[in-house]
Amino acid sequence: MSIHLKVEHLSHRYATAWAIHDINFEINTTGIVGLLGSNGAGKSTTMNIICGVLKQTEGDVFINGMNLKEDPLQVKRQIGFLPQTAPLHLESTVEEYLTYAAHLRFIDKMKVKQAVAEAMDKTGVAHFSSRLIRNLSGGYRQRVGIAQAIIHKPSIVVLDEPTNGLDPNQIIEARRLIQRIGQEHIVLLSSHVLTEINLLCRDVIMIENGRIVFTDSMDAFNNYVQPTSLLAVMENPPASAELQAIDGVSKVEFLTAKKCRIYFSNKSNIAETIIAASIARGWRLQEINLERSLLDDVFKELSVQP
Ligand SMILES: Nc1ncnc2c1ncn2[C@@H]1O[C@H](COP(=O)(O)OP(=O)(O)OP(=O)(O)O)[C@@H](O)[C@H]1O
Repeated sequence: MSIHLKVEHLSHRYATAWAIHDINFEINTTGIVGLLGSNGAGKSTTMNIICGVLKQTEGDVFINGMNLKEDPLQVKRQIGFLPQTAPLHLESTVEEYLTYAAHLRFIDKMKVKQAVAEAMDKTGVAHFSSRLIRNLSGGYRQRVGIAQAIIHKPSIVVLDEPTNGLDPNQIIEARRLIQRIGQEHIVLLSSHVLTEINLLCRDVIMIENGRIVFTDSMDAFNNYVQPTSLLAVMENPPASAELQAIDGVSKVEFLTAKKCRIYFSNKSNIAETIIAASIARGWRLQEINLERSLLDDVFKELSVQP
């Protein structure tokens, strides 16, 4: 089965203000693609349009070659959506709610039971099938939200900030589940957290002020945000001039008497060099950590790219 999402010249205006401008991208294999952007960047607007929940002002969305504008019912059968607030019925049991979701997705009546069982199985909620959704933890509610998004076996699953509001253990579980879903579907996942996208996604589309500012593999993105500074804690630190004299070091800032930030340029083995110098010169290095650019800095830098 072909699997393909294409977004072409997508723009949207709420009342008088444009939320997104000329968004273009294409995904044609299963796997997880991250939509990364700060709050208000335009992620939800883009996702809502792709899922047919919001009608765009301009541009087109094609799914498996079909235009969402021209054939909305058929196209929506190929999409599963978990919006930022999961559309759950708290007073239904998991099974009742998923049965309702299966009917909404026009699943053949004869196949509803099986589809519900499969979705519960895949998302690990089968043992809670007769529990009221109200009585589930946040992590399990989110799994039910994901179950309704995959119940009709769509080609594309869109997850808007799916780990937001979960506790650290629930986040780990949710990530595992999303990784499994990404093996069978195109998953488009939004987040404003770089680590989240980094851990889960093969490719990244970065959006800022409603425009795409970067789109490539996660590896290419990581190369772009190579560390340029490190933090070092030394029991017996040298004078800043001595550190600054090391080849590749461009600036040194002492934050406390024993802790300093060392800036460097294009020197991949700088940590090794500093460790060796510490041993040779008795600086008694206790800690050394590379610092990646802050997401805000990356946004700023990418936003001024041509
Ligand atoms: N219904 C609306 N009416 C007017 N403006 C809106 C509406 N929804 C979003 N906006 C504006 O559109 C812009 C993009 O919002 P959007 O919700 O798409 O961003 P986002 O990246 O998903 O942010 P967040 O992570 O905070 O949800 C923002 O400036 C927002 O204030």
